[in-house]
Amino acid sequence: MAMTETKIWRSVLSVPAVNRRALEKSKTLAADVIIYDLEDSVASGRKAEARENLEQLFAHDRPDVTTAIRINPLDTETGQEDMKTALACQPDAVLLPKVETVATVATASALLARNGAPLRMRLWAMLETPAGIVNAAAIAGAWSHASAGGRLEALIVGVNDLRSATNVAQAPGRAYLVPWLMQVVLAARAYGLAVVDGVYNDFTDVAGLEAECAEARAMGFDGKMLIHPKQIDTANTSFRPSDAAIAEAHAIVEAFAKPGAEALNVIDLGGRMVERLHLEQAQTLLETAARLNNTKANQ
Ligand SMILES: CC(C)(COP(=O)(O)OP(=O)(O)OC[C@H]1O[C@@H](n2cnc3c(N)ncnc32)[C@H](O)[C@@H]1OP(=O)(O)O)[C@@H](O)C(=O)NCCC(=O)NCCSC(=O)C[C@H](O)C(=O)O
Ligand SMILES: [Mg+2]
Repeated sequence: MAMTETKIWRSVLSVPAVNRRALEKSKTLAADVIIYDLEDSVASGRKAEARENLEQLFAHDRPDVTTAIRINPLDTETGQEDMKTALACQPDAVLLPKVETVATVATASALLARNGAPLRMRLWAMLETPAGIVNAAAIAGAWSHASAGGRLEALIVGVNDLRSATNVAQAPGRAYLVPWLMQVVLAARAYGLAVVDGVYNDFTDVAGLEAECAEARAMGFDGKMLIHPKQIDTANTSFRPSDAAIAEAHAIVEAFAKPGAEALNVIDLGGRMVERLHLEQAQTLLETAARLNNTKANQ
């Protein structure tokens, strides 16, 4: 299994690498992850300027949160130049856009290894085309295992590209997208990868974002990709364990700690069956809650 447990993924903010104000602001924000984007948010004539901005940023004022650089597709000259910048900056991950096959991840993984990138530098894959969704399980499976030289750590859904390629309309509840999103969640879980939901474009609509985060959380996503600082608090709150869930977890841990419970795999907790698997879930939830208290969002 890939090592995903040390990272927190609630709020994954994209920052256009060409926007100097946004780059400056990104150092002060409470997002769990910052993606510095060289791909779709940067006009083709400004890619070199954007790469230069990132090299300056990482050389002089490296952000103290989890970072990724989203490059252009590696089968383009721009993508190759972007990868050189990523190798120079050494973020925590390189985000590959529009991944459709295992070969794309294999090529990127080999390129990182050939250039001596440390194993802590991981690959994240955006699945945002019909072929990417259809091949999600193969992509997730083949390169998730670090000991096999694979560096794949996370899948991120690109809902804008996906809607555009399929003509699925944008609508609250995302009824027609959900089956595809769940395929990505399942593929990620099968191979121990983190999985992040796509962006919500209307950054002034707080209620809409709250609803979509709640939906994403219920679907099993670890967090949400964001486009604006205003969206960070909503995602951080939506994906952290609620007070009720923390209280419930404590109750389960205490119930299994009672004398005699060590010999039981199933107990009665106030009229509900609780199994040992729920104890493990409760312990994980309490550990996550404790770790979240130490994030930038809580300082
Ligand atoms: C969407 C925006 C173009 C809006 O920009 P703007 O109108 O300038 O926003 P504000 O005036 O409200 O900004 C207020 C301050 O916040 C800073 N800011 C804005 N956005 C960001 C950001 N993303 N990160 C850091 N800081 C940000 C502004 O600079 C202002 O700062 P200051 O003046 O100092 O107070 C803009 O938000 C934006 O460009 N967002 C990101 C776009 C992006 O990254 N797109 C790529 C990712 S989306 C994607 O990947 C889709 C996917 O591929 C798919 O297929 O679904
Ligand atoms: Mg996209």
